[in-house]
Amino acid sequence: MIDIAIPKGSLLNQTLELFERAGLEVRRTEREYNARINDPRIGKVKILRPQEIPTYVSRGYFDLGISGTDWIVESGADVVTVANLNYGKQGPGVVKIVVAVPESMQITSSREIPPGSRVATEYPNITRSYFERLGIPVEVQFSYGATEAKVPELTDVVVDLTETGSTLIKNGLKIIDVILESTSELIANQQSWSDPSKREEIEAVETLLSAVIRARGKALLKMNVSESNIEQVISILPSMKHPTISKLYNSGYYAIESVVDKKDINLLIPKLKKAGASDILEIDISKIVP
Ligand SMILES: Nc1ncnc2c1ncn2[C@@H]1O[C@H](COP(=O)(O)OP(=O)(O)OP(=O)(O)O)[C@@H](O)[C@H]1O
Ligand SMILES: O=P(O)(O)OC[C@H]1O[C@H](OP(=O)(O)OP(=O)(O)O)[C@H](O)[C@@H]1O
Ligand SMILES: [Mg+2]
Repeated sequence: MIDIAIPKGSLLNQTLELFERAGLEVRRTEREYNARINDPRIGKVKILRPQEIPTYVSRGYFDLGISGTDWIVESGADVVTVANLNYGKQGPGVVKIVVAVPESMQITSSREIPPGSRVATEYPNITRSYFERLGIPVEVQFSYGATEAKVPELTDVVVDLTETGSTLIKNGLKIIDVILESTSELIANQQSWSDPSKREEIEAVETLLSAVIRARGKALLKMNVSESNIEQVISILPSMKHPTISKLYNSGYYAIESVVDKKDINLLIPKLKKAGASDILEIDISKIVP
């Protein structure tokens, strides 16, 4: 059985939704950090801060965990990335760790940051090695948060995370460099990954979670088409590989099915109808396993 650490905070809601869709519902009451997943392959489930998860996974307290790339890099933990889950607080996508300075400051790149500047950040290790690489000696100040509030009085430069960019803009800051792109990752303990029976369980969980991620934003379209219209319908139908076509019993009609992006569906359906498709069905997909 494998033990799993789930991230509290920004990633919690998206993570709980992902596990639920994967058929691995995390069961717990409000404020309960020791949870359960009803699956024979899964043992202990704990909800912890994502800052600490990579280290706990690397030390073997958990076989599997979810955390952001930022905390995996910042902690320096030696773990195996089993899959990129590609979600942040707001949903799909990546966040960035950026270098930002006041809008009014006359510089456009990090190379122009004056030596001795104060740099506030939640990521002291990432920040130190970044400025070492640049060869600029700076004073790195650890920040517990609300980092953008600290310029210009309490600090000169910030290294912080941005998703929509609104916190930077509202606090009069501009980005002068991107240090790291970060997303949620499924990480495993090195020894667990090398152990064949644990690895099988880890890969089973990974298959289910990745299948949900892959199906995100997709739907299955099914329709019937007469033989004379089939080429035209297929020509406007995007599909994963090739659309599936089967012959309807005792008629000159074919059934076609294809996986398509949900964002295109409202434009696609009228076009398919115009091209001769009928009985069009849009069906939700919960998992895609390649
Ligand atoms: N919009 C976002 N804001 C903050 N963190 C995000 C965002 N999107 C994704 N993340 C990721 O979530 C993790 C941060 O989780 P954390 O628990 O610190 O959340 P938090 O909202 O910053 O918590 P707190 O409110 O205590 O600062 C990081 O790995 C970070 O990359
Ligand atoms: O680009 P945006 O969409 O505006 O998101 C980025 C902000 O979100 C996080 O703050 P959080 O809510 O975690 O507060 P904190 O600074 O106190 O950690 C992060 O530290 C940024 O301040
Ligand atoms: Mg935060």
